[in-house]
Amino acid sequence: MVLRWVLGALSVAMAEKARYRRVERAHALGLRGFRHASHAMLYAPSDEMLFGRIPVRYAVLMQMRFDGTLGFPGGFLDPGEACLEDGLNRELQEEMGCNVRLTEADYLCSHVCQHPRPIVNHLYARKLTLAELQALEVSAVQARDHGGEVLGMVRVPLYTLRGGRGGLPTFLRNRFIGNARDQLLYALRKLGIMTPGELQAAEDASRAH
Ligand SMILES: O=c1[nH]cnc2c1ncn2[C@@H]1O[C@H](COP(=O)(O)OP(=O)(O)O)[C@@H](O)[C@H]1O
Repeated sequence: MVLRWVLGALSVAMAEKARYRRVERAHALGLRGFRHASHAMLYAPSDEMLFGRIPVRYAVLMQMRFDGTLGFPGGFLDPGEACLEDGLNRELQEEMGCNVRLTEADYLCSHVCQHPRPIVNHLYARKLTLAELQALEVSAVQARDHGGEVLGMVRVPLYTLRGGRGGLPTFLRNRFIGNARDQLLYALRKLGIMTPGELQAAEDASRAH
């Protein structure tokens, strides 16, 4: 009985883990029968100090969605749109009033998911100045989707507090849409914003709560 429960729990955990697979962009674009969604991590170096002593390091933007989960701004490519970036830039305008145009040069990674629906999630990232990012935080509250599909922009805390549990580890315990949590960790590592060791420590602390 106990063994069956453990095996059941293990297979659920593995199925959850196996849901998203990273693929090359060219492979992802050749997939038939998949819907494509593009999202963007907008970020800026920051020399701000929390409480005058904890370095903020970077302002990294995510959003609180209508469904109570956290994700990046972006969305599905519409049928008439010629390329991923067209769909992404339209969504950034609707969700944040963002006039920054992302291009293929900002592309970071793609993840495929077969179940429950075949979709490919593409992630882009653009480094801004802190002033540009703050201007977007302001324009976001005037954007078409504010108060509807988007409840507000949030910054990701990259530091840890209170014996290593507060800050990023606590943030990682939120509910994230799709593979947004993995995208966040991937982007922070790939862009050199945090070291693999720092990220591992944050993940371990987030699990140890
Ligand atoms: O930040 C994200 N990272 C990864 N996937 C996401 C993120 N936000 C939404 N998704 C997924 O992308 C797809 C498009 O959802 P979204 O709500 O962004 O687009 P829409 O506004 O075009 O409906 C859905 O499958 C959703 O689960």
